[in-house]
Amino acid sequence: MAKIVLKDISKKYKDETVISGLNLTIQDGSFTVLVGPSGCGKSTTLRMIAGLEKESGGEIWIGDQCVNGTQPGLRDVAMVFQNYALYPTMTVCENIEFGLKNRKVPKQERDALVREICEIVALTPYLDKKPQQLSGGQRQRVALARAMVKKPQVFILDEPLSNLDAKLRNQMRTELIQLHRRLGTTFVYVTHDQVEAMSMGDEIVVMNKGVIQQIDAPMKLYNDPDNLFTAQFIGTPSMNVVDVQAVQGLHVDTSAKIGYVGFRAEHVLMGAELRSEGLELGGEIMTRESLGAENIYQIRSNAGVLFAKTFLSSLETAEHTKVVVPYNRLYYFDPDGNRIRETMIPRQRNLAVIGGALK
Ligand SMILES: Nc1ncnc2c1ncn2[C@@H]1O[C@H](COP(=O)(O)OP(=O)(O)OP(=O)(O)O)[C@@H](O)[C@H]1O
Repeated sequence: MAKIVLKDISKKYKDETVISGLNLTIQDGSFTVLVGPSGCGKSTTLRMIAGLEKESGGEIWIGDQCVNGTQPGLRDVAMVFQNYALYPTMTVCENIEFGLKNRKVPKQERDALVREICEIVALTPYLDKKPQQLSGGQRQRVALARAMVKKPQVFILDEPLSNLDAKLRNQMRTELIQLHRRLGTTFVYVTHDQVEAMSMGDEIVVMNKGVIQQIDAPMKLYNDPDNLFTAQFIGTPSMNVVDVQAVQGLHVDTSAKIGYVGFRAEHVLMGAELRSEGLELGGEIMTRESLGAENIYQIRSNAGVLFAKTFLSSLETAEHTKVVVPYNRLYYFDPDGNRIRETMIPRQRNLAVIGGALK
C-alpha cells in the first residue's frame, strides 16, 4: 500500500502543454478515480505515475520514494488497460504467471500465488483455457489476476471496463469495488464516464483541459460543486444553468458578482408542488423520459432548454407548464464559473422569474 503524491507536475508534447502545475495527493488505500472529458489528460497523468510517460516538470512520489526516473518495472505499480493485452497462445495460467516466471519466482511459490489469486477473481475453472475461449469479462479478470500476482503497492486501471457490454460492465464494477475492499491496496482508476466514477470511487478527481477542477467524495461533488464545470459534468441530467441576465426579480445578498444561476432537475417543483417563493419559469414540455417511478422533462423556456425530474404523474409533451425552484436549491456562480458560496436567501421572499414574462 502507498500514498501517491504529484507535486507541480507538467507535461508537454513538443510545444503543446497538456498538463501544467498539477498537484494531487492520492491517499493510501483509497479508490481514487480520475474523470473528465476525452483529451483532458487523465491517461497522461496515470501513465506518468506508472512511469510509461516521462513528466516534463515536477515530482512524483510513491510511498516514501521519489520515482522520477525510476523504470516502470521498479515502481511497484501494476497496470490494467482497456485492451487486456493477453498473450493469445498462452493459457490463462501461463498468462497470469508470466511475470512471475520472468522474475524467477520458484514454481511452487508461483503455483500457490496463481491458485490464490484465481480463487479471488473466480478463474479457477478456466486455468487451462486460451484467451479466445473466454468472455470479455473473463479476459478482463485474467488481466486483473496478472496484475494482482505482482502484489503491487498500487493498481492503475485505465478505462478497464470500456470494452464490455453494459450488463457486464455493471457486474465488473461491483467486482472491482469488492476486490479493492479485499486487497486494501491503492487503486487509481481512469474513466471518462461520470456514472462509473461516481459509483466506484471513494475520492474523485475531476479534470478538464489538464487542470484539476475539484477533488472530493462523490456526493460532495454532486451537492457542493466548486465550479460550473463540475456542476455540469457530474450528474445526469446535467445541472440546469441560466445566465443571470435572463432572471428578473432575484435579489441575493452577496459581495460577489453573479454570472450564472444553477439548479438540479430534481429540485424543480411542478404541478401540485408549486410554491409562491423561488425562481419561476414557464415553457413548453418538449420531451418526457419515463424512468418508471420518475419522469424527466425537457422544457423549452425563454432562457433555453432545462430539465426537470419529478415523481408526479405524467404531464403531456407540448403542454405549457410553469415550474418553481425554491431559493435554497439555487447555486450561484461568478462570470468565470467559480461557485459563490457566501450568499443569503433573497431579501424579498417572492417569485423571481426566468426568461421574462410568462405566457
Ligand atoms: N503521444 C502524444 N503525443 C502528442 N500529444 C499527445 C500524446 N498523448 C496524448 N497527447 C495529447 O495530450 C492530451 C491529453 O491526452 P490523454 O490521453 O491524457 O487524455 P485523456 O483524458 O486520457 O483522454 P481519453 O479519455 O480520450 O483517453 C490530448 O490533447 C492528447 O491529444
